[in-house]
Amino acid sequence: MASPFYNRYIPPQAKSPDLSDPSRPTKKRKKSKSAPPISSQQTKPREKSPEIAALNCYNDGDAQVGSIGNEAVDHHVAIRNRHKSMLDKYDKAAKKSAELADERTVAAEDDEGERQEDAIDVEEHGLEPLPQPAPAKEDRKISAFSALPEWLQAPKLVKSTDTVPFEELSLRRDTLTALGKKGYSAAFAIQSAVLPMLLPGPKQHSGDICISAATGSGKTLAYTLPMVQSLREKPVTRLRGLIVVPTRELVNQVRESLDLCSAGSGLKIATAVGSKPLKEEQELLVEKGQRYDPEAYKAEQEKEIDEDEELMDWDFDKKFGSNDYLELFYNHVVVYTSRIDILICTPGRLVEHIQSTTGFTLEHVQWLVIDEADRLLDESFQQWIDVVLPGLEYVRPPDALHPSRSNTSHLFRRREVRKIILSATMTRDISKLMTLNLKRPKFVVLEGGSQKLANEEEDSPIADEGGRVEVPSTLKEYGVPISEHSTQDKPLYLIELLETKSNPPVSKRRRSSTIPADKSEASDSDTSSDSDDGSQNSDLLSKSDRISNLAAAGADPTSHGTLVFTESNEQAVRLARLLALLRPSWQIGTLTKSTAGSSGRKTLAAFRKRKLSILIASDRASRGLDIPDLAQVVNYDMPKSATSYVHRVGRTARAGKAGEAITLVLHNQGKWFWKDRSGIVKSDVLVRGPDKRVGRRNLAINMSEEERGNYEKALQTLGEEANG
Ligand SMILES: Nc1ncnc2c1ncn2[C@@H]1O[C@H](COP(=O)(O)OP(=O)(O)OP(=O)(O)O)[C@@H](O)[C@H]1O
Repeated sequence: MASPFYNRYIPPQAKSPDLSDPSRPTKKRKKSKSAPPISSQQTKPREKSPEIAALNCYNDGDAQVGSIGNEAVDHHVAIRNRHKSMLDKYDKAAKKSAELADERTVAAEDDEGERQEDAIDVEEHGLEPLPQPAPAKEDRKISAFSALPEWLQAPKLVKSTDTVPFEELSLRRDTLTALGKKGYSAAFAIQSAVLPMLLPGPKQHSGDICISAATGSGKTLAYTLPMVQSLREKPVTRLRGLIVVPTRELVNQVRESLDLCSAGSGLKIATAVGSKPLKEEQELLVEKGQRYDPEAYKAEQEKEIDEDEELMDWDFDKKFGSNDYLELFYNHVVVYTSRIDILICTPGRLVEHIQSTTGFTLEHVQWLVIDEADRLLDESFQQWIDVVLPGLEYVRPPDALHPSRSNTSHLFRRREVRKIILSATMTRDISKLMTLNLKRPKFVVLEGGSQKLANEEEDSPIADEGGRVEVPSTLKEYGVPISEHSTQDKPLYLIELLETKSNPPVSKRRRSSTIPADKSEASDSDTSSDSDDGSQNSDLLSKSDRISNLAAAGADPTSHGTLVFTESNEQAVRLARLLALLRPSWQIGTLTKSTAGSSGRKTLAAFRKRKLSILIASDRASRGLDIPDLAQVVNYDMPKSATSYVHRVGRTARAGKAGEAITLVLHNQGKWFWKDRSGIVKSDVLVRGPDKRVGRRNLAINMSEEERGNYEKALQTLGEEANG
């Protein structure tokens, strides 16, 4: 039988695509017309080697065997036997090779088929990455990964342009008249959004409200107006409105707003800040009287008092002022009634009254306002909440009003108080907000001109979780770099600024003894300098340039005064003294912790009335203070955070008016101020309008020998005074 080996052609091995071949066109996958498909290549007969030819000759010669002699046949058989094993092996190898070639051909055909399909609609590309579709935009409003509850994640957003006339806000006619007299015709955006939520009507929200709105956006009226309108109808005087703010100055300011809204209402409003002796304040808050009540009197007499324990716990002088029991008529008991409807206070003083003023109770409180809430929820402040909140959660039965009958706590009934929580830098720290035990809370956020972050890059998680902070859109911001070699001249930079600003608070005539005017002011240039401290970038302008720059800055002729912030009370006092030594004619005031109280109030009033042109203050003045038409804020010392910066600079550019904020930037603060995401210019949390930038204002201090001598003498005097 003929061996298949002899009868078949072994096809030449089709060259399969070598995947490891770097020359293989990996990207250029378009079908090449010149290269025929591998499957269609002709398989040519393999050339027979001489050896195979010889073997075939044996095979082919089967038919001839008979004609050849036996000897010859034997010879052939011998040869064939001798080569049989070798031929078998060859046969097997050829068979395997043929199978392999078949497989490769099939694979090559499949591959080519795919290539042809691809070639139909695939464009030719180089080695550059293929363009990818833009990633789908994430809806940042509600994130499945955020730990925030939904009410914080999806706030009610208020556009700064959405304002309505007060007439449309269901306010009483006399309130409208009072607002009109003050020159307020339309409600600001945050007021337009919040008032309907707090006043009776279809949009009223029956829960608590957290408000985040820029400095100077009018948050105070947003709660004083509805609170007054709601409480004025009540016939009996009881403490029903409680407003807590962090500083005495703010207490007085809120008082002014309440006085405006409550004119003619008969509501009694008081403040508690610790500026008066406690006893005096107690008498203002609570009235002591007696009531005929034989039953209660008898119970009182029979009540067993563990005197030792009571005496240890009670401070009679503080608690009662005088001995109540001796003054009592027969069959009468002591009763305390509130003298006020609304109390505005600092948290420390509030706690003192809760703990020490007999008859002072929060049980009738219906409105609790916490202004500058992020500050008041800070760890350093927070303990007051633990004292205040329990007093707001329950109503005591009438008997429990008397201190000796406080064992009726099991009769207490749960009640609801409307809570309004506000700040320009409202926290979204849920652990802090939870301490307030909010009910059905709603988060209202005032959007500014832009919701873009200052760094104009992707939204950051910090901003999402911590809340963004709007810089007033009418504010112009600048940084003044102070080089390493000029650090000791920092007070002179301040003087230079004050004397050259657009609406100088002080006469420039005095400058003849200090700095040549031509070299003092420089451009309001962009933040483009590479130098962190700007010391390499003193591109001084000519005098005419300076004047045109200042005119372009749009100085508001009605604005007035400069508020200078220092890092501490001591620094404020020292700086004020140094300025007084160097510029004795300037009208300078200080507002620090030590000047709080009546002297601080007088200083602030004088500044507001323009009797002072410069107010030097510590950070206690950074929150909430409203100085209408303040022209300028100067951060003499760098604020500690972007939040602190926002509150400081927010003392100007309020209520839509123009304002300017200038920060002195020492060389070692430059990186943080200009470049860090935790800093000011590229901040992760500050939001500025689309074309708002922090300008770089370069100043140069050029002093004569005499001026330098005066400066050093003033520093020496300051040092001597400090050392006593
Ligand atoms: N509807 C209004 N029309 C005109 N002026 C208003 C109106 N509402 C408030 N103002 C004025 O705007 C200024 C800023 O208001 P307010 O002090 O309430 O701001 P704020 O949002 O509490 O600021 P901050 O966060 O700094 O405490 C005040 O001088 C206030 O009298």
